[in-house]
Amino acid sequence: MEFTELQPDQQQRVRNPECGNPGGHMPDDGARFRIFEASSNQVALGDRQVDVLLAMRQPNVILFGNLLSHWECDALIEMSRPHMARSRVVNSEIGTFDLEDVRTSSGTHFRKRETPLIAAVESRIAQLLGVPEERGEPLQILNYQAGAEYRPHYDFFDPERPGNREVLAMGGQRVGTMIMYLNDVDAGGSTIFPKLGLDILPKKGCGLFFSYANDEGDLDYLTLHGGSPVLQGEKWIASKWLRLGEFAGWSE
Ligand SMILES: O=C(O)CCC(=O)C(=O)O
Ligand SMILES: [Fe+2]
Repeated sequence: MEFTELQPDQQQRVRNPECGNPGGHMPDDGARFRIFEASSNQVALGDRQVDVLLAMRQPNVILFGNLLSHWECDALIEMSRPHMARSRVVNSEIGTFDLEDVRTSSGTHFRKRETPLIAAVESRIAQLLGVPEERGEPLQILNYQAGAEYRPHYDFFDPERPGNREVLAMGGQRVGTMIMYLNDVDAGGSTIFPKLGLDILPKKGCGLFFSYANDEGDLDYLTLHGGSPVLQGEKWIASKWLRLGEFAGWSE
């Protein structure tokens, strides 16, 4: 559901079209931009201890360990298998969802709280990041076969592009991504941040979170990222995108 690389001179301020105040500062939203502040190497949640393995401040990139149990990863894969379809990207000019070579995975998504497992994962992410579940898009499951990839892109939507109007109207701008690795990949398939020189190797049960707004509320173009081609084996991930406001969009 994402796409389009913006040029640096098109840099945008994160703003919620529903809140008005276009182009201005949104002091009230300041606290919402910095999503995760790491202060120790573990976070105690109700049902588990999540490890904090890596923390980058700007842009905010955090690698969590033990976010999902292995049985949860396996179950998410099994319940997705019958529903997988080739992934699409938003055409930012006209708003259609198109098949593109830049994204050759297949995927499916689940309605919010569709099953007890989905609900548990959603509430765990909300608790960990301190972002209410209402701001999450439905959980998406993606599969990359050998050779498949998602070329570098931004997960946020360029508000100036007409085709993004509709996706932005549903909950406002995206502000963060949580990618959960559901299996170990034999070779390749790293999540790469070309502008940071950072590669995250998929590790079953780990979660990679990054948010795209800097402390001033501007979209951070260093968050360019992609899924590098799987070289051997296959790759399964679950992803959860967070919006600035409440998301009541597709599949609700
Ligand atoms: O496959 C990956 O590691 C990255 C996926 C991604 O960027 C996305 O789904 O938006
Ligand atoms: Fe992405």
